[in-house]
Amino acid sequence: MDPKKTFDIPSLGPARFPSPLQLSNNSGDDLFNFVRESDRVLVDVSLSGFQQARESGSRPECLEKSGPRETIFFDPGKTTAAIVTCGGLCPGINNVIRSLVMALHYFYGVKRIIGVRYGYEGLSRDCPHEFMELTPDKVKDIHEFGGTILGSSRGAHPVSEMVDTLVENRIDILFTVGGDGTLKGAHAIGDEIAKRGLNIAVAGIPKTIDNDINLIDKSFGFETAFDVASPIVRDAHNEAIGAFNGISIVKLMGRDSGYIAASTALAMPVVNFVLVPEMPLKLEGEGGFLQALEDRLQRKHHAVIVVAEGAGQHLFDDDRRVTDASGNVKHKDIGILLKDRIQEHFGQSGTPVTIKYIDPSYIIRSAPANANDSLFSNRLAYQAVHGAMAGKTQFVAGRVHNRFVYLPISKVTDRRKKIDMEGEFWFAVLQSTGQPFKMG
Ligand SMILES: Nc1ncnc2c1ncn2[C@@H]1O[C@H](COP(=O)(O)OP(=O)(O)OP(=O)(O)O)[C@@H](O)[C@H]1O
Ligand SMILES: O=P(O)(O)OC[C@H]1O[C@](O)(CO)[C@@H](O)[C@@H]1O
Ligand SMILES: [Mg+2]
Repeated sequence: MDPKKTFDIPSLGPARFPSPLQLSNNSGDDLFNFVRESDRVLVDVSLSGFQQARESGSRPECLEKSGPRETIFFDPGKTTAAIVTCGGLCPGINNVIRSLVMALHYFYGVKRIIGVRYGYEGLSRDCPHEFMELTPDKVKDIHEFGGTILGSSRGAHPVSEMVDTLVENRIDILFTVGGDGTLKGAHAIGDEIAKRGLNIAVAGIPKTIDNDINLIDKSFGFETAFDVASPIVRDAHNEAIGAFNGISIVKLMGRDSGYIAASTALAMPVVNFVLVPEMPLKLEGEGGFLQALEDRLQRKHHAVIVVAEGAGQHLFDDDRRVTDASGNVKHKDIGILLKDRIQEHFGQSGTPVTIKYIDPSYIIRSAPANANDSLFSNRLAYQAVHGAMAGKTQFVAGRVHNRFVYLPISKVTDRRKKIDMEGEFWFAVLQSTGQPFKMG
């Protein structure tokens, strides 16, 4: 099976053991039903998509519904699971760890659960960090804290070494909690496992405040990030209105996608300009951002600008590419550039302005999960456990069209999710800010 061509999830083999979960197969008995292997959710829920598939005689693209299976692949009493958290911090990682441990231990009776320290580095040969033994008692309070109790890291490690570590430590299931990089790593580990013919499942739980993972409705942690950013923007507005021609610029994380900036502006609708990586943007001249800002100041004498860190990178003269240990581009500070160019622009026309530049930086991602992200992280973790115990591999647990499903890792990592400039979400941002529909 070519995983690139289908949404079906690779499997280690036929299910062999009855699930220890006492669930049902009948409706009307007030008991949750096992999910059947044939249960599917449509990828495209539009009528036109469905009709197109029917006219072409093909089956519409479908996703596997997630949840507990009646028969499972792993014998729980003899199974060892490991959890690794990689990439940048994100609210909800500890909730995911806690729920993985609780579900493995209490639902399935998996008693050996290993915490891998500091990301994939913890699986590399000669790693100085010892595994952490994870038990319900050890994790029962960790949802109270931001960050990850396991630690995280960026940077590449040989895949064959990581698989050797799994084999040497008799690990049957590896849960990877991370963004696109982590998931690509999980896929590579899964390929090496398949090459060696091993019965080790690799599951992913998509984590990123940037919400840029393809196909899924949202990643956990994203909501908390703009929840934390919202009062910062509210206060930036106070700063802006506190001065005649006051301008507040708030820079928010978002490397390649502007969801955090755009969602914050919608949640705290005092924002007049949102600048995101997805939009064409010019500063100078007719129809440019500076002219729009000038118009705004003439009318209202204050302005709030929210800019995503990845926006306007083409505006820098210096085009040297700097990357982090994982190869991700480290963006230049668009907030500082805007501040300088705004100052210069109004200086030239002799218009006095007061500019406040606010960069909350890591603060928006190191907080503990808010209530909704806690709930979401827990549910994702449960789904991941059910899938892995059933012998599914190289999959992520995610939510699509508000349904929990399993998606092949290859499908969620083959491109980044970006704001659709022609979609309703961005139109809502434009309606909220009142900024020109185009500034580039
Ligand atoms: N193509 C790949 N193959 C194997 N491993 C990879 C690949 N891409 C990234 N990784 C590994 O995955 C880990 C995490 O990657 P990265 O630092 O990009 O964070 P991330 O998971 O994308 O999270 P974030 O959203 O914070 O960026 C790193 O150890 C990195 O080396
Ligand atoms: O400085 P670090 O830890 O490498 O991470 C920064 C990046 O991580 C993210 O928060 C994603 O996790 C991006 O928004 C940001 O560009
Ligand atoms: Mg990434």
